[in-house]
Amino acid sequence: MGDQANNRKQVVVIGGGISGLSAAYYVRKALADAGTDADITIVEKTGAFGGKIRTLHRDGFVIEQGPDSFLARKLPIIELTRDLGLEGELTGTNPKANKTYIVHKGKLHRMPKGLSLGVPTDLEPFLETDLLSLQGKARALMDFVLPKREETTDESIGGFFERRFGGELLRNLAEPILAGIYAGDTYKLSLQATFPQFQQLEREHGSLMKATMAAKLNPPVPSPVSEVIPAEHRSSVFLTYRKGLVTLLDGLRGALEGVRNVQAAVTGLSRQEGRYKLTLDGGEALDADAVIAALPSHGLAPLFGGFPQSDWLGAMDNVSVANVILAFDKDRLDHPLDGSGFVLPRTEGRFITACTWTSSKWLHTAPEGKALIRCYVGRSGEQDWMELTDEEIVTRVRRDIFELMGVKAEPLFVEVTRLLRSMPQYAVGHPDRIAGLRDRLASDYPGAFVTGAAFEGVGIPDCIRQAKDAANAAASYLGTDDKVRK
Ligand SMILES: Cc1cc2nc3c(=O)[nH]c(=O)nc-3n(C[C@H](O)[C@H](O)[C@H](O)COP(=O)(O)OP(=O)(O)OC[C@H]3O[C@@H](n4cnc5c(N)ncnc54)[C@H](O)[C@@H]3O)c2cc1C
Ligand SMILES: CC1=C(CCC(=O)O)c2cc3nc(cc4[nH]c(cc5[nH]c(cc1n2)c(C)c5CCC(=O)O)c(CCC(=O)O)c4C)C(CCC(=O)O)=C3C
Repeated sequence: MGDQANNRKQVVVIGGGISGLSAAYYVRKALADAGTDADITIVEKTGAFGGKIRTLHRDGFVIEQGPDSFLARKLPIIELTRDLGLEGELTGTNPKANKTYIVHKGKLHRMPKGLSLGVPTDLEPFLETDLLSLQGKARALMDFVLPKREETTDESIGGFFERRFGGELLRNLAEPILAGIYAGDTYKLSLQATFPQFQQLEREHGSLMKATMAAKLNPPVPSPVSEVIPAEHRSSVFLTYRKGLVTLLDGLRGALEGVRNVQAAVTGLSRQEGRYKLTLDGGEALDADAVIAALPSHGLAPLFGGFPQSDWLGAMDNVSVANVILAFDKDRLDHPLDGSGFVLPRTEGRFITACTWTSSKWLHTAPEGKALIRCYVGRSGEQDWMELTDEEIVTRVRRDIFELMGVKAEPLFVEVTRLLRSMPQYAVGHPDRIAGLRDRLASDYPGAFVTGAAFEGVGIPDCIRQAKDAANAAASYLGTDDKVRK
């Protein structure tokens, strides 16, 4: 290590999560396309690649200990899947498990048809739902007539929903769905950074309900790339791989043969004579001509500290969550699992925040006769769970699924996974802070690029898209450097 005596350019990718692996994959591709000779190194602090993505194969079950799937309409992951020759592995959700529930006053209620990320797009089922009071519904319908907000600045998701639909719809319907994605506090989360389409729709049409109802009359033309997806899964909103998300990691690792791996934590980054010096926790150092840092905000903060435009990295909240998997014999389970699961409003005061009926939603995840349930624990403002032992966590999870679903059967096994500081919170003003940081990096850290879930999208497809952008920027930086040897 540290022995980089040859004159080839050095690219170092910091972090071996999906962002870092994708960055390494695409920088290699871009350099090859440009005919630029360079060595690529990935520095990952743990012994394993994949970061938050972790699949466990146990007793015939396919268990996701982190993310479990991705949005099919987001093309960067579909393109990567095709590039890696993995499209045959794609699988969609069980079309029969299309029912979703929301807990209200301690009971599961069907989510009204046509609810799109909390916005009602179908009037009849919305008017019939028990999830809102008459007053709450009347207030939500004000969206039809309320004028649009004049300012074009950022605002919170909660503020936006409360303004257009009222607090009851926000609390009972929108918050539990939206927070499922971010484990966040809707009054802190940035609308522009999370659901910019809502701000766009309001600006163009005023009423969101009017706009979404009109949009249903003109559905978008399906993208041609979707033909990559096996025909029987093309209508699935979410996709994964038959053997789990590990398939994508293995595919990337296979394609990255020849890329050097260093197991270490990068503890410092400095610029010296037009190159970078990375210090590692073992005391060694690495030199680099270009650096792509694909780390959570708290990993980036010590590397890019010391100027006001990067202060937010250290201050950014990353919420801790736990994932609790319970496996059962189906015939001992006192519930039909007739849907994909349920979400819980904060006002219900439960320990779990959501529950997925994994083996109903994803048929590949459990062997014949077995069932898999996944419970989500922790969100912004609900971090006390971290003090509990695994045993205490399981006890509380089981109390919730008993009281809400009547499940009292003894699980075959449970798996508790703690994902500490794993859910980045995009606070109001996030897009401006990113722009400020990128400007400063471009002037003071040429050749260094930051990417990952801390920036423009937490979903796996967005991580891949951002990593590809960073990789192309790094390759073109090296390509325009006249010292590069061809
Ligand atoms: C519980 C949960 C469920 C989710 N569900 C979904 C889902 O269903 N669908 C979806 O699309 N997205 C989901 N997400 C989001 C998605 O999983 C993440 O946003 C994404 O995996 C982040 O990838 P990353 O590579 O940017 O970061 P990470 O996965 O955090 O990778 C960063 C890597 O950097 C390493 N590292 C950190 N510091 C250093 C250092 N100083 N030096 C060297 N290495 C370092 C870490 O060990 C890690 O391997 C979920 C997230 C969580 C937490
Ligand atoms: C953990 C979790 C739960 C709780 C556990 C569980 O329930 O399993 C949950 C619940 C729900 N999520 C729901 C709906 C949606 N979730 C979306 C997008 C996403 N959710 C995610 C995570 C979760 N979501 C993620 C990581 C994304 C992709 C982010 C990205 O990549 O950016 C999108 C956007 C689609 C688009 O943008 O096209 C929609 C419409 C509904 C309502 C269903 C109905 O309508 O019947 C419910 C109950």
